[in-house]
Amino acid sequence: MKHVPCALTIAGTDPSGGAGIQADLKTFQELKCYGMAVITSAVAQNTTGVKDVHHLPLGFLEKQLQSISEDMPVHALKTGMVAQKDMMNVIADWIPKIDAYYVMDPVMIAQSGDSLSEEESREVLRNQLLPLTSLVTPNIPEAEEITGKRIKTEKDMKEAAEAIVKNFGAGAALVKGGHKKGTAVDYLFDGNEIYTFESERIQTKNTHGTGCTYSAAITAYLARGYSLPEAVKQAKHFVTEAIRHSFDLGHGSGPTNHFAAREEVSNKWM
Ligand SMILES: Nc1ncnc2c1ncn2[C@@H]1O[C@H](COP(=O)(O)OP(=O)(O)O)[C@@H](O)[C@H]1O
Ligand SMILES: Cc1ncc(COP(=O)(O)OP(=O)(O)O)c(N)n1
Repeated sequence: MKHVPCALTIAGTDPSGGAGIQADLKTFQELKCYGMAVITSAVAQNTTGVKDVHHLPLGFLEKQLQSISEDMPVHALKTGMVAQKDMMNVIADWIPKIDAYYVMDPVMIAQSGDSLSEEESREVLRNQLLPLTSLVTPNIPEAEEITGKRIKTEKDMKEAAEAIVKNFGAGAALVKGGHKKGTAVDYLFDGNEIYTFESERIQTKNTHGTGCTYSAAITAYLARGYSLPEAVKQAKHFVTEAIRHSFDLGHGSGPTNHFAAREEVSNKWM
């Protein structure tokens, strides 16, 4: 039987479909992975922001994780919104039980400005989860929070990527430049060298869920056996096309288009 790459996301929900678990599963499906999802928090949100959050009980998080590891193969997994330190501890205990690439999107604050993680969880993220990662994908504010240093220049971004690997034990770090002016440039440090991934900046307000989509795409490519730099390169293309063909839906920052990279659909629909 043909081997199917299996990708898992551990994250919160977005009923409006642009971010969180929903964005991750759409991305896994687009990139020909069998997608699985463990929910940390149910989030009432849409393109305008977060309305309410309901954290699932810890014991239930454990049962979901166990349901995966006792039955299903996982070739690569990602974590997104993990709001509480106790949830992080549960996940940190579980990850070493499986043999899979681990991509962490260190979700802290949504684009709307709403907080998606508790302040006290940040230390557990740094000390318990980061050392387990194959890759962490902070945006600039998240990289500042992890390193405790302000990031103003592209040199600062590269230094932050190096520091996150050398000082905090991440397997690799991709510092994303979505929040800066100029081209959309991201820097990857894999422990040996810095790689640059750059695209033009697309003029749109519809970028809800870009970070989720990008990290899910990297996870999918890792599950498929791509090397880390190649997985990031392909995922960067995927997210750039998703932003270029994003949807003007909702009253806030609209969602990206998870099927934009499909050549035939881009031609037919856009
Ligand atoms: N307007 C844009 N045009 C092109 N690429 C963008 C744009 N905004 C963000 N990106 C890219 O999308 C990806 C997600 O980045 P970012 O927005 O920083 O993440 P997050 O959603 O976690 O804040 C990165 O590759 C970034 O460079
Ligand atoms: C449940 C959930 N997880 C993560 C986010 C943040 O998503 P992100 O891709 O960083 O995009 P923005 O929301 O910042 O546009 C979220 N909103 N919800």
